[in-house]
Amino acid sequence: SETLPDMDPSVFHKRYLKEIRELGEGHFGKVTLYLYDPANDGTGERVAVKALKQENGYSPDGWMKEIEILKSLDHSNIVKYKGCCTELGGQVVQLIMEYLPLGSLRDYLPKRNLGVPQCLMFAQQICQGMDYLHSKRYIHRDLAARNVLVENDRLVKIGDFGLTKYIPEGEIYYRVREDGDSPVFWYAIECLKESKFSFSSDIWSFGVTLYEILTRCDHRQSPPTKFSEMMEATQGQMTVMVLIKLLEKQLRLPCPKECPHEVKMLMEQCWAAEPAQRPSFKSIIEKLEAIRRTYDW
Ligand SMILES: COc1ccc(-c2cccc3nc(Nc4ccc(N5CCN(C)CC5)cc4)nn23)cc1
Repeated sequence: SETLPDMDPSVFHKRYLKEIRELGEGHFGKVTLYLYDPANDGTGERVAVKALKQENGYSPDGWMKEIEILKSLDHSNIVKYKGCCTELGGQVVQLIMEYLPLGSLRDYLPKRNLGVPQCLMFAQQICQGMDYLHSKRYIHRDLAARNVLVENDRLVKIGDFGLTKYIPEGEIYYRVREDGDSPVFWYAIECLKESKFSFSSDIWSFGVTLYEILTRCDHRQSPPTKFSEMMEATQGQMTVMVLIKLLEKQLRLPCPKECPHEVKMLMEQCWAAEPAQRPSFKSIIEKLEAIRRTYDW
C-alpha cells in the first residue's frame, strides 16, 4: 500500500517532539511536557518525557532498568508507559509516558477543598497501585504525594519509579548505600538506621502519604516542616540521628484535623516500629473500603 507500514507505536522520533514546559525533577531524572506532533500541524498528543539528569549518579543500566520496570507494569493506578525516544545513535534514551494534566497531589490538593471521602478514595487507589507493584515483587522506595499524579477528580496514579527495586524471591530487604537527597521524612525507621528497604517500608511511606493527603498537602503541615518543629523543640537542629531518636521515642506526625479515628489508627499501624507489625496494602484497602462505607457517602 502507498502508506508506510504502521510504525511501532512505542517508537517516538526526536524530530517530532516539541518541548512545552518542564514538569518537575524526580530522582536522577527530569520530566518535561512535550507535544508529539508527527503531522507537524499541532494536532499531536501531549506526552510526559523523563530524561536522565546527566550530572549526578548517571548509571545507564539503572536508567534502563527503570524503563523496563515501567514498561512491564499495567494497572489503572500506575502511569502508563508509551514508549522510548533514542538519540545520539541509541546512546541517550528518553522515557515517554502518558501526560496527566492536573499534576501531582501537591499541585492539586491545596487548590481543591476535597472532603474526607474523596481523600480516602484517592488513598485507596494508591494502595491498589502499590498492591499490584508488590505483587510483582517491586518495592517503590519513594512513595509520597509528589509522586502521585491526578488524571481527574476521581482517578490518581503512581507516577515515578526512579527508586523502585526488585526484591528477589526469598529475600526480604533491599540494602542501599545512602544517596544525597534521600526523602528521609518518608523513610521507615529501619531505612534511616540500616538502609533496609522492604515491602513494609513502603507501608510506612504510604502512612506519610496518607497524612499528606489528609492535610491537603498544606506546606505548613508538611512532614519536613512538622518533624523539624518537633526536633527543634527537643534537640536543636535537625539531623538524621535526631530524627531517629525522635522516632525511637515513638513520636510520630500529628493527627490532621477532621481525621476519622479509624484513619488515625491506620496511619499509626503503618508507622509501627517493627516492620512485621505493619499492615499489607491488601489489608489497608479493606480497611479503607470499610471506613468509606461507614460514612455512607
Ligand atoms: C517528581 O516530578 C515529577 C514530575 C512529573 C511526573 C510525571 C510523570 C508521568 C506523567 C506525568 N504527567 C504529569 N503532569 C503534570 C501536570 C502539571 C504539573 N505542574 C507542576 C507545576 N505546577 C506549578 C503546575 C502543575 C506537573 C505534572 N507529570 N507527570 C512525575 C514526577
